[in-house]
Amino acid sequence: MSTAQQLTAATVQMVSGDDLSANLERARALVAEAAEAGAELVVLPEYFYLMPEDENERVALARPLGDGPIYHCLAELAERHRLWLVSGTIPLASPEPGKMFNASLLFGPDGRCRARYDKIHLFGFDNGSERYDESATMSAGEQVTSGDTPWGPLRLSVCYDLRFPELYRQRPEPTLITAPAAFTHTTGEAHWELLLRARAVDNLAFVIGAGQGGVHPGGKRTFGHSLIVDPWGTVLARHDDGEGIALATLDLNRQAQLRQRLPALQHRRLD
Ligand SMILES: NC(=O)CC(=O)C(=O)O
Repeated sequence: MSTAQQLTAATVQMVSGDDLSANLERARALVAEAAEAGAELVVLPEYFYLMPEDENERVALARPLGDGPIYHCLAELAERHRLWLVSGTIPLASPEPGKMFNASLLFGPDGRCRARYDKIHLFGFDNGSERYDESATMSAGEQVTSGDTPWGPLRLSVCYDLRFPELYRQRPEPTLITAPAAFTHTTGEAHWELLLRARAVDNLAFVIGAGQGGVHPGGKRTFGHSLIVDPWGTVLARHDDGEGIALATLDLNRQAQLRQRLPALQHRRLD
């Protein structure tokens, strides 16, 4: 595959609720808006399909890959708008009873699923008033995954993975990194932008973070601030609060130039 030199990318931010059909409808509208604005690659946020009070409701939606309304909605969107689509996340069936994989899928413009990544690092947090334990409803993935795109390798990752830089240093070196997320407001305020920009700089890669950004059923608050960051750590586009999209044109020639000027990836001594 020859490498295209320019890419218009969009990050989609949502404030998903507990109604699957309504969330899918909002995702359809926002992807259409991004496509109309010229996006060739669109990234949805983690859990775009459901942010319920009771997380077991997501497990009930888990299906084998290729099955179910969430998968079909995504495949249709990619094909209808002829664009590359990162699914945010989708619940996929796990052999562990009562659990699901929190998977991020890459669809090509023909609507075919090109890559599947199951979230490896499961979020845990307890500060006395807020408590999260994804391992109660999720099975951990085991495989680092990249998808081949016209712009080079795209490393799929999800939310909490951003805190584990080794995931991004695996080969092939990613040109693009995607991070659909539902960062808590508490941790996001302190770390979200810092983590996205750090992963961009240490991999000299473009990073697209797509967040949930608002208040959800049960009162959970997410941070939002969806960002597109260039390999120098510069924020190219952002959408701070509530639902919306942000677009940026990514210059792959500039990335190659930066990697040449600062060959840090070639200077690695520890694998
Ligand atoms: N919600 C997450 O998976 C991660 C998060 O909020 C954090 O790392 O902080």
